[in-house]
Amino acid sequence: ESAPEGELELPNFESDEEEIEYYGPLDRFWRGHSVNRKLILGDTDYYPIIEDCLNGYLSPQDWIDKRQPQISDRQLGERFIDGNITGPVFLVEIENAMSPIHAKAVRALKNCVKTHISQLFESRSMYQVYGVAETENQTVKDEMGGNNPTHLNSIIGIFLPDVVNELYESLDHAYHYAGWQQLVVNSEIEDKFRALHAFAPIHEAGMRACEYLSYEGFNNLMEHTDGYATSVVLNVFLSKSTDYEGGEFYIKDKVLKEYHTVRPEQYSALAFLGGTFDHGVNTIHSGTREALSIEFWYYPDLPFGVNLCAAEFSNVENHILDMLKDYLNRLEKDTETNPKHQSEIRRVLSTRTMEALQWKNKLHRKHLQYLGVLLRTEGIPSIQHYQYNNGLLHQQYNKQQQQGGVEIGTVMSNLSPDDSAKTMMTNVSKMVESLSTVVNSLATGTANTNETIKQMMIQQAETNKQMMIQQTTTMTNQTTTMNNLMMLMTKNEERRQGSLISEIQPVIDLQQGSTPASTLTNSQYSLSQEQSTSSNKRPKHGLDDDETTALSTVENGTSDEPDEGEQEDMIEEQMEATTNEESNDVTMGDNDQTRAETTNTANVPGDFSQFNNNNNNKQTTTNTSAKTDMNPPNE
Ligand SMILES: O=C(O)CCC(=O)C(=O)O
Ligand SMILES: [Fe+2]
Repeated sequence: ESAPEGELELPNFESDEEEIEYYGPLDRFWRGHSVNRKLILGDTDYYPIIEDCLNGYLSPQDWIDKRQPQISDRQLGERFIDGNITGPVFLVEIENAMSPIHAKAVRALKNCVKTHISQLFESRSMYQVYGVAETENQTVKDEMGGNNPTHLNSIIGIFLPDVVNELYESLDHAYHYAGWQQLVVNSEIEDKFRALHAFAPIHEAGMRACEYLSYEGFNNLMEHTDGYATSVVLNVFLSKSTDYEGGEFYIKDKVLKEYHTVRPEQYSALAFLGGTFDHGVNTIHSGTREALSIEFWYYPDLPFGVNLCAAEFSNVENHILDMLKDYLNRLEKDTETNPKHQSEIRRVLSTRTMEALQWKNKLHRKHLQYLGVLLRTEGIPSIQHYQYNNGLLHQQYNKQQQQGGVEIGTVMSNLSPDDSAKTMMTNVSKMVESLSTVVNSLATGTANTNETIKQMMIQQAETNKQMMIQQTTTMTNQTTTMNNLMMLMTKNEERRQGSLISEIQPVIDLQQGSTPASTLTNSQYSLSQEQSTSSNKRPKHGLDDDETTALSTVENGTSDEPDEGEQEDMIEEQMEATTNEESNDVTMGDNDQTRAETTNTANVPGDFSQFNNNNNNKQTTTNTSAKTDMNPPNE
């Protein structure tokens, strides 16, 4: 039997297994493009254009090679810890994070997008991003630098799903090497009650941006953060380190205010907390420096045609809302052909929309995600035709076209982060308003639910708080014990050997799981790696064999139309399937481990030595403040 009209099906916070809720595939807002092989923006379907173009760059053998599992020799490289031991790991290096054939495919895709969807190519001056006056002198502008992104978000998943899967594998290694599961656990309360800063668990880490970066026209990138919504950035270095001079990546320790620099080899990736740690690129003295930079956030992948300046939660929520309205409009017209389908969908939509409304800013993200899941599971037929062409990038592009074409110096974002926060709030209230309208026209009354939800939330907040306090205390105790233990061990060892242990070789072979005797860290890493691989249930990108069929069935919805009861079951099953649990493999034992790693790797040497003392370039000595006064207003 179906739930009574208007009944709420809330996430069950009482149950332990409900700790992490799963809302559906990360590509749910754009998967329709893959299924239907259509990529419409404005009046053009770019799908066949990009497909043809790619075939000009990639041979049939390349396509075959691309599908094979590629990487067998990932290695762990650098690892930086905030305050040396106090804070989280804020950067790790994964060597051989991308296979050469995938790098080739990515470069081909960039060329095709840049040529055929030129509005997705930007030249991004930092002085414009940060709203510095045009009249400011050229030296200041030059010192702020910039880079040129080609926006590949969603397109990369549509045409190169194998590459995306490989990227997530590398990201998974990074999470475990860095111990970022702990950040996921720590942000659990935020996650439930204030989602913007919540740290994404890997299976919920969608792509907020996927940019192919080059530096023509610029010689550096000033110190900046990538925005509060970003959990982790993964930068894959596609140029050989000998292709350019200078151009070190730098990132600043928050506690010690020290700069760390890295200069990775080709195909290596840096995974770092780019949303909150200042970073940038030192002066590139000559040559070509290219990288694929992906920002992950606690949200699904950004849909096609949306650039980074539109990558706000509220914009994606608006996107969902627009789809919802569009869908409802079509339902209005569909009454005669498909009345049963319509009434069922109306029922589910109205309850979900009601939830989204009632939880408002507190849980709106998750509940709008419900809507997103729903739209996906219902197989929104229009999603592949959805034209997201009112983003800032698109407006800019239109303006540029009127002025005679794309030029260097395109404004990346006209909004300062402060402004975008305001815009976001306005958008949220607008969204809530519009949702009200939708709900008013749909819902048939859910009287006392509001109060119940409120009580539940208050109760749950209190429980969570107590739990966290308890955990933190236990953790602190364990850390102290562990630290003492480590100190003792080190002292003993020093006494025994009569020398200081300072050299820790950070590189190990992941595949072999080989463990240099001196690194407790890495042996623990490979342990946690074994666990993680088995528990990583992130759905793969790319279509399953039966998926096209499944989707077209929903779309056609005629011959095999189930009766009303079956259909309800189906929908419930789908909702259940999409909210399927992932087991969180972080335990208190892992806390020990993270802390032990932290302590032990305090001695890992950084690549600090080889850089000159240029004003533009970050040194790695304590309290170096080569930083410009043009402090970005965010964070
Ligand atoms: O090119 C790099 O290594 C860093 C790029 C970056 O930080 C950015 O584009 O936000
Ligand atoms: Fe950045």
